[in-house]
Amino acid sequence: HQLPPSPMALPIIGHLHLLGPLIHHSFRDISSRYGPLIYLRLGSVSVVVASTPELAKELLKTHELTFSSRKHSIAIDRLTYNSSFAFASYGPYWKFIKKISTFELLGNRMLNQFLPIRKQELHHFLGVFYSKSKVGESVNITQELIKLSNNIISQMMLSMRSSDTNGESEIARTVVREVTQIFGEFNVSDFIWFCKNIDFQGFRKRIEDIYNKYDGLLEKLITSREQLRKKNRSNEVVHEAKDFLDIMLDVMEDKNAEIRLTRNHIKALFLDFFTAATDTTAITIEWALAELINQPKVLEIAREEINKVVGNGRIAQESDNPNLPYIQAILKETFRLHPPIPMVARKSIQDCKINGYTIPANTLLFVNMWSIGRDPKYWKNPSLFQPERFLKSNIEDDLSSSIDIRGQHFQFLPFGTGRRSCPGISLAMQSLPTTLAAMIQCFDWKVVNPPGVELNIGDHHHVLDMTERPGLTAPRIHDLVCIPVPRLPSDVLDPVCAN
Ligand code: HEM
Repeated sequence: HQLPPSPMALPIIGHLHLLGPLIHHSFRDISSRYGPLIYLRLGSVSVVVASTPELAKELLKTHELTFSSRKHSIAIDRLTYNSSFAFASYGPYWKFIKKISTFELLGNRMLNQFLPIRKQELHHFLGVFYSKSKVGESVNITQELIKLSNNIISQMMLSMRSSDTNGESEIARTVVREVTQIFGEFNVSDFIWFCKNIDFQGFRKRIEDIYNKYDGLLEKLITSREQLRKKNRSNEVVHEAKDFLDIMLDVMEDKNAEIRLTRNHIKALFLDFFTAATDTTAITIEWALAELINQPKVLEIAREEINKVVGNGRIAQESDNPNLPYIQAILKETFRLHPPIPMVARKSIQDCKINGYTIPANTLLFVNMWSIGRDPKYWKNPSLFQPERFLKSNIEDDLSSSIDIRGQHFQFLPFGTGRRSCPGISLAMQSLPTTLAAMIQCFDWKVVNPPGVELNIGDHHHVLDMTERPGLTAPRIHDLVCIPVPRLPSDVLDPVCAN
């Protein structure tokens, strides 16, 4: 068995010492010395890293079924009741939930049903900025974006807003943050087999605390919904507009369902969807806005497009999306340089031969989309933020202009590819262009230093730091704090933001 090239490993820890806090950066650096397919041993865990579109295609398409599973960890198993969908191996349970996600939970009917809610949440979000703008106060955009995406997904799942002022909503938001954080942290016990039962870093205690908070909250929500359903049934009330919880409870109560769902499955699914949906969408808008603040010329072109398509008399809405190609291109360019999930992460279920090398079963695979997105072999001027490269009218770079977002072009996989690709792509691509368009249509953004952070001054304006923060996803290191300055007349903003 010839493994792919590999640096020298140390006893016990293998290559762990080569990893810095931003793992996709470390993988790029190692790959630049050892080639596009490398093998690493992280403690006792085998890992391969691929860093070209050709390898991405070979591994994720040609050998799709081999790499159809995902990594597990002590935190993931406990916090997802060992019943996760996003971390499940490819099998009957995963297929069953995939079907429900595609056709019901995140299907067209559900997306249309929740369109008015997304609109209302967006207007509420703009309202926060509008009221701050009236008194010239700054807003932490990072936190507001997380509230927005959290509210949208909470409404779809539980018909509740997570940022209403009662205690439960705050717990829900804190738990999501804690879960995403702990999933992305490095737990020695997951990598060094003989440390499996030792808890050096106090991980287990933290996991149990999060578990108890989360489990208590969900138990309460599920029980009260079950009681409401019982009451409605006995009063023969038909409830048409179902949310995720109703759909999942229907499946749980269906004795003929292909798979008998349990309460734990439902709780695990909530965690999967909350954590997968919240950070990713919020991070995308923040990077896009940060790039636009750094590049006023791009911002100006975007505003010209909005002005032409939407005008000044109303706020951008989802039905405008198809007519906003430049906004769509800005989002693609944001995904190229700042993919919220920087690496497609899978696990092999059997041995497999790639380019003459053997990749053993149970190896973790990371396809480094972040480094492919910045590789001059695949992109002209890769370090520049140039949305034009994705415009259909761009004849100079006809390769990039035809690249779509749905996993067919292996140099650009922000939502992954194939069966395990992101089921939330339609929801994300409905709400992201409108949110970004409305933010830059309604306001100018005057950057303010977050406490302890120095801002650089570029060509007459602030230049934001584009460093990343370590974790499962790749957000900006510092929160984005700005004073919003209204751009639309008050007779347009007043009624919209009054809700
Ligand atoms: C900008 C927004 C988003 C980005 C960039 C993103 C990206 C991704 C990526 C890269 C994957 C792994 C794909 C693969 O292995 O091939 C994934 C999986 C997943 N995403 Fe998203 N996502 C986003 C939004 C959402 C939303 C809004 C939801 C749900 C409402 C969601 C739910 C999921 C789930 C459940 C999985 C696991 C699927 C499986 O394992 O089969 N995502 N996402």
